[in-house]
Amino acid sequence: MLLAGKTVLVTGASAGIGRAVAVGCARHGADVALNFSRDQAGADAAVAEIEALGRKGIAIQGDVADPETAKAFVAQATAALGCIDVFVNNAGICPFHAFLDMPVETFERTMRVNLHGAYFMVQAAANQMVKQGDGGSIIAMSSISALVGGEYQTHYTPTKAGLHSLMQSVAIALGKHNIRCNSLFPGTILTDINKDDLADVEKRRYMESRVPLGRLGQPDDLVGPTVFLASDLSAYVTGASLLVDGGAYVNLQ
Ligand SMILES: NC(=O)C1=CN([C@@H]2O[C@H](COP(=O)(O)OP(=O)(O)OC[C@H]3O[C@@H](n4cnc5c(N)ncnc54)[C@H](O)[C@@H]3O)[C@@H](O)[C@H]2O)C=CC1
Ligand SMILES: C[C@H](O)[C@@H]1OC(=O)[C@H](O)[C@@H]1O
Repeated sequence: MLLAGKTVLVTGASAGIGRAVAVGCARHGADVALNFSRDQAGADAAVAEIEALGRKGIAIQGDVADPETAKAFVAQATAALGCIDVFVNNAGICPFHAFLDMPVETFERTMRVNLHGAYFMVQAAANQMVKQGDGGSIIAMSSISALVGGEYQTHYTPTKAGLHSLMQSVAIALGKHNIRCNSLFPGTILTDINKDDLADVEKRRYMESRVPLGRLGQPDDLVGPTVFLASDLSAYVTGASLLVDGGAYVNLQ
């Protein structure tokens, strides 16, 4: 039980990677607070899975693009579970669109959810951890897209690079408080975010063929790396990033 006695907060946790990570942390002994935006049924189902594991779970609604959501999530989660040991910034969107006619609203919404939302969430979580005085771990679900581009992701990849950069800077700002800050870089993981994009069979086969381990990722593939960064096993790891991509990034030819 690597996370026994720890409290973990996860944003965007009603589905996909966030939900897998929330339940996975409970499986390793943590109590978990989930932020979700609209999918109450998904959030309730995740809480039920956490409770079935004998842990405490709570789902709190809020749009991360609204800076007020961050303070409210942290305050409500702390009131319900007592403290925050680990904060996972996971919520994100990727509405695929071409560059030359990118709608202003699509660009701005992607920035607000993925990057601005992350900034205020991480700030709120860090303030609570500093107040508690017992350190902590902050994990950002960045992406392989922090390192490489995408024709239909010109609004998205800068948010993932920005998130990685944010973790590097806050690792410095928060080191004196023993709060560690790291990024995970998932490759292509099969979730709702890319369901439409990968419905193109040719594209899906191509993406699979790029992965040395021979398959696209599943949300559960992010559980082990998250638990590692959340746990005391990574006590001397901060400002770091970990690719979780089946080897896709290094596969030039
Ligand atoms: N699936 C993939 O291939 C990869 C995903 N990622 C990142 O992983 C994170 C999770 O994505 P997936 O699980 O794949 O997709 P997903 O679409 O299944 O999950 C995204 C979650 O974020 C939530 N969310 C979206 N907007 C929100 C908002 N304004 N406020 C609160 N919650 C909001 C959604 O409700 C959903 O629960 C995202 O940050 C994504 O960029 C990174 C690399 C690869
Ligand atoms: C949504 C995409 O399939 C996914 O998102 C990422 O961050 C990865 O780079 C993939 O492109």
